[in-house]
Amino acid sequence: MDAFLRGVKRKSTASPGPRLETCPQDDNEEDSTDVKLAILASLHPGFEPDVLLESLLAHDGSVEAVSASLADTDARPAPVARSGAAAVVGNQTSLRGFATTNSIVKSGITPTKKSKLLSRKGTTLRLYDPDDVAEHTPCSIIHNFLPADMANDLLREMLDESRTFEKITFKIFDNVVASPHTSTFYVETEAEQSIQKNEYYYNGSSLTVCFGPYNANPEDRDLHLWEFVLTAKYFQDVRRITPQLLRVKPLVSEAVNREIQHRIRTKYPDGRKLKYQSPDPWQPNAAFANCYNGPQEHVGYHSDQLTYLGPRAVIGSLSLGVAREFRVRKVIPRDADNNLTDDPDAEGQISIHLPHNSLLVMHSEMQELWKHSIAPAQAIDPHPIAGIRRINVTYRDYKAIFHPKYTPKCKCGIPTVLKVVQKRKENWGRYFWMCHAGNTPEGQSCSFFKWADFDDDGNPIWDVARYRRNRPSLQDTTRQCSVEAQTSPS
Ligand SMILES: O=C(O)CCC(=O)C(=O)O
Ligand SMILES: [Fe+2]
Repeated sequence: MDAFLRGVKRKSTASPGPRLETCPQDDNEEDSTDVKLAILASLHPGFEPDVLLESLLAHDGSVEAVSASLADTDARPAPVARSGAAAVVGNQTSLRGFATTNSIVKSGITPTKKSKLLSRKGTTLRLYDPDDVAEHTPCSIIHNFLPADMANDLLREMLDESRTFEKITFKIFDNVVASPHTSTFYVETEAEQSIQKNEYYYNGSSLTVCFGPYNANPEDRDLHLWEFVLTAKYFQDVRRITPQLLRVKPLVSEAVNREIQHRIRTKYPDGRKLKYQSPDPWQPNAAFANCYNGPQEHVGYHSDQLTYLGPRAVIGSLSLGVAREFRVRKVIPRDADNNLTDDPDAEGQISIHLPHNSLLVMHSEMQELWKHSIAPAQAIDPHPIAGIRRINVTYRDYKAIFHPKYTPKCKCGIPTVLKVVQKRKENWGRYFWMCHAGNTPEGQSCSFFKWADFDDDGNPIWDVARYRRNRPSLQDTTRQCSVEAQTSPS
């Protein structure tokens, strides 16, 4: 992947500019763990990523606090931090014996009964059983999802493909930092390939990181905020969907739609879809594939970008090869005095075991309210076909109405990114559009900020007329994709 950076700026914001004043939360990508890890890695090069990750978790995500705690320590990783890496897979705890509400939820008779909180802050609750997963997380999981041969065919194809997956790279100060795993992106038609390459921006390399007071350099000590601005990038490695990905797609689509309906009936208030959730069938038209080559490869805590999926997005995530731990944690907003507004235990980590050939559905409440990650593992059980590798394919429904030609543009002249207020009680749950930050050749972020308004079904309402004028061609594209899918080799 030809990921690149067109400029890295760091800027003192001792007197914060307008963007920061209007920014409704302090976590615009503040929570992008990979960026925090990259910053920490550049400051403390002697420490392993998993040590930095655990240290970050132990310090509530504060780069400053981790940096301070590591500053006096020898560059050897502390044993205590090492113990935080994911345990050998296969160690998951089933809660079947004592989770309380499964049968009620399964029957669908008493939807939305609040389940007993089993997570604990500072510990990891390990789940294996699909009923427990559905009960205690915003996900559902189907084990042995595909016929065994189909799963193996897809795995073999993706292992072959993954030889040329690349790490996403970006630069912090003078260091080039690479993502801790490799990935690529698949769409269905040549036209979409070109559109993805030329018109879409991704936040993965367009990150604004805010944290403050910073102790590594004495002269920085008095600054309240540092801003690291990385440029937005276009995905260059966009591939045409492969035969096996296409063959599996209708099965994923069918299962995810079934899971969505089940979730609505059994978990959501009054058995109705959530506000801003689309009532339309979920139609995957893009797949993002990840490869984790060995136990140390991972992805840090993040929420997936909603810009092109819209609010309340659903994602179907297929795991193949080595089993790994998928960790989720809820984000509890803080009030004006920085106090948590709910039981701190609700922030406790939950680990979902992802074996070969499992389909995890991240439901509508996931991206806005929770963060997820793939934890580094201390050890793995090699897979007979994949060896030490795990392949993950996330099928996604890119919504035509969220194409960047419709979304607001910032003063830099490029489409903005859709975010939600996640960590602050004030305006919690409100969506907003903001500048991708620094994606001009000069790398300077503009001050653009605009609240996002949606109808109850999650459609942006500011520009419907413009969308309708363009819609025929978009519908044609969609129709063309589904015809191709039906006539694909299987
Ligand atoms: O590998 C996984 O299961 C998760 C990957 C992920 O979170 C992502 O691609 O956004
Ligand atoms: Fe993700």
